[in-house]
Parts: sequence; structure tokens; C-alpha cells
Amino acid sequence: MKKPILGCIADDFTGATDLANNLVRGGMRVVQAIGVPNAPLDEEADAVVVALKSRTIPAAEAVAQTLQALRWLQAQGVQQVYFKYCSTFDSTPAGNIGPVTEALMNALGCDFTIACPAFPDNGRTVFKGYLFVGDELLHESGMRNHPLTPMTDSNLVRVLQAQTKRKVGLIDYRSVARGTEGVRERIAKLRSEGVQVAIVDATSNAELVAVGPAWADLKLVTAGSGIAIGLPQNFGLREGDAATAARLPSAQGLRAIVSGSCSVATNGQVLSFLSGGGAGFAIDPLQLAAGADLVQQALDWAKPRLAQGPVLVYATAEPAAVKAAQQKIGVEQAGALVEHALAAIARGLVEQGVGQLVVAGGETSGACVQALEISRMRIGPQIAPGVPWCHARSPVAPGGLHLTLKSGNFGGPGFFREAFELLA
Ligand SMILES: Nc1ncnc2c1ncn2[C@@H]1O[C@H](COP(=O)(O)OP(=O)(O)O)[C@@H](O)[C@H]1O
Ligand SMILES: O=C(O)[C@@H](O)C(=O)COP(=O)(O)O
Repeated sequence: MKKPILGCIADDFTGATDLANNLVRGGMRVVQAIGVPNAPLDEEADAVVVALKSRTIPAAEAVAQTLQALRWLQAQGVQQVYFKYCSTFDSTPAGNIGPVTEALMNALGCDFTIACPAFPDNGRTVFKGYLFVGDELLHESGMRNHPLTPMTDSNLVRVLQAQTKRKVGLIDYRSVARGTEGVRERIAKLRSEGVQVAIVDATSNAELVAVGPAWADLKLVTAGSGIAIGLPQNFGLREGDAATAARLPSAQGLRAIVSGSCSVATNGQVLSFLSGGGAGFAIDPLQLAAGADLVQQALDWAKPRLAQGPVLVYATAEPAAVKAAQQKIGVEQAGALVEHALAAIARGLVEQGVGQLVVAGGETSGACVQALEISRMRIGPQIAPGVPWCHARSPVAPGGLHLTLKSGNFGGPGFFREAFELLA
């Protein structure tokens, strides 16, 4: 069996499907594993994405899980390693992007790598080391209010330098504009100055494809999903047959949405779904903290409604409500209570016959996928940039489950309805 050439480690589950989606679109056959598999790969693939839930756990634990994933990928024979994090560089001064990058560099004996969250298809661009989300600088975007990783500085050289002892530099837009040669020269210069990790400016897909060959010699790349579109060419692969890559079994079962993201985009999607007449049940973290059995209440509420169309169970709230809950019960406790409840609800909904499930939010997706005991997913058609439908086997859904893990920030206002329309 041909060995996979690219081994990817994603720090959350929505991010993993985002990366897998871009690799598939670039022409790679991709297998996505949930957590580190405990057996060798038993199907042919060009790339394997191991999805971890390591973005916001203590740095030492994130490092340990990542190194375990690395060892498994190395045992499968991969030639290059890709550490995938969020296109909004979600992290804190404690990590986990810096510590995980450092640990991977140490383990791979690698003295230079890149850090490039640019994802132009979703408006994430990097210019002079500053990350933009659409037309706003990162720290002026909704990310400044993220419940777990508020981003308050847009200068990625500074943000990453606070998380690592390795010297951080910049492959700036002038070098990128000169293509692979320009980038190679810049890397040589940075190396001579002792830089070991370089943020990469990029504002378009064309640039990411043009400079892709410059990453061919690196044992490790670290990035959002954007640079994935420039990597398959390094392995002699060309843009994929999207129809073949996207073929999934036909969809069955009832339809539901579980949303724990509090991003601007998800707030808009929840509002649009509800104002369009969709049925919704709100989960309040304060009631959870007071011991209310909202899981059972939500499942009882959903049962008679599922036959009429998709139902939505959501903890999604505006920043003021999130802050108020966090002040009363603590940031971690609020996050954990909500994730735990939504995961139990996702499982309960599937037990009630849901076969098409949309989950909104990275951490939320991690919790739901774990509750559904999913170990592997196939990537299907793209609903919106960075968000494909997937097909998963789960002991809770013996016939298989269509699942989409939506990054909080991705998708337009009509995403929930568009997702189901695409499957129908
Ligand atoms: N109403 C709320 N109050 C406080 N925390 C919340 C609320 N709703 C959701 N959360 C938590 O906020 C976090 C959102 O993160 P995540 O699911 O990764 O979304 P995103 O993809 O937008 O980052 C989760 O830990 C979730 O449990
Ligand atoms: O790169 C991205 O923006 C996404 O793939 C991603 O990582 C999503 O994370 P969440 O916003 O926490 O869902």
C-alpha cells in the first residue's frame, strides 16, 4: 500500500476538516482520524489529518498529545508534517501554537519552519506580519471577544514571539511577491540572522500557490488551512477531481444543528435561522451551573419537532451575555459546562434518529465528536469555504452519520439552511 506523504496534526476538529477540505480540493486523497489512531492506517491516502482537541488545553498536555500524533504519523511513513491551527491564530501567551511548534521542531530535528495563518478564501490575510480578518485587523475583529482565546494583538511576530524561545521573523510581502525564489532568498537571510520560525505574508490564493514550492524542503510547516492549496504540487499532485473527492453516501435521517460558537458569524447564523421560522432551544450556562437538566429538556423539546425540519439547540450568545456568565461561573467552567451539555444533546439527537448533524464551534465540535465516539471521517462536498460535509461511522449511528463541523467564524448568515439544501 502506498504510504501517505503528508502528515497533518490539527489542534481542533473544525480546523481538521477545514484542512482536509483544502487538501482534497488540491488533489490529495485524505483520511481524517479523530484523535491518534491505535492501529496502522488501513486505507490508501496521500495525506492523513489527525484531529486533536489541543487548542486550549494546558500547553504541556497539548505538546504530549501532538508528539503522540507525530510518532503515529512517522510510523505511517509521512515525508512532511503540517501543524494546523486557526486562521485567526487562536492562542494565548501560554500557547499553544508556540510550545507545540517548538516541540515538533525538536522532535523532527528541524531548525526552520514557517507560520502562516493566511486563508484568503475566508478573508484571512497577512500583510507586514499583521493579520486581517476581512477588512479589520485581528484585534479589532470579533476575535477580541473570543470566550477562550481573545486575540488582542494583530502583530503575529509579536504574538508568536511571546510563546516561544525560538527567534521569530517575517517573510514579508516583497519576498512573497517575487515567488519561490524570493521566498528562498528571504529564508536564507532569516536563517543567517538566527530566525527559526517565520510568519509569512500572504493576501491571495495565487501567492499561496506560487510560493508553495518554497516549502518543499521543510520537514515541518505550521499554518491555517490556506497554504494547503500550494502543497500538493510539491508531491506531483494537481487540483483534484472535486466530484470524486466529494462523493459521500446519500444522506438519511432527521436534521439538527448544535451550536456552541459565540462568534459574530455564528450569532448571525443562529439569528437568521430563528428569524426564518426555524425551531430553536437555548442553553443558558447559568442554568446549567445551577443544576438544571437542560440536556433532557432539550431532547424532550426536540423529539416532536424533528419530523418537521431541522431543529437548533444553541448556547450561542452575544459577547455581553458570555462575559456575564463567565464572571459568575468562570471562563473554563462556563465553557466546559456548555460543551458537556451540547455534546450530550448531540448524542441524544442522533439516538433519536438524527442522521444529518451540523455542529458550530471548534471546541463544541470536539466535544460532540467525542460524545459520538467517532474515530474517522470521510470528507465530502464543501458547503462554504473551509466547511465540508463529512461522513462518519459512529456506534451511536450504525448506518453512518452525515456531519459538518463548522468553524465558528465561517459561513454566511444562511449557512444552516444552505448546508441541508446541499445534502438534499
Ligand atoms: N453562552 C455562553 N457563555 C459562555 N461560554 C459559552 C457560551 N456558549 C458557548 N460557550 C463556550 O464558548 C466556547 C466557544 O468555542 P468554540 O466552540 O471553539 O467556538 P468557535 O469556533 O467560535 O471558537 C466553548 O467552550 C463553549 O462551550
Ligand atoms: O483555520 C480556521 O479558521 C479554522 O479551520 C479553525 O481552526 C476553526 O476553529 P474555530 O473557530 O474554533 O472553529
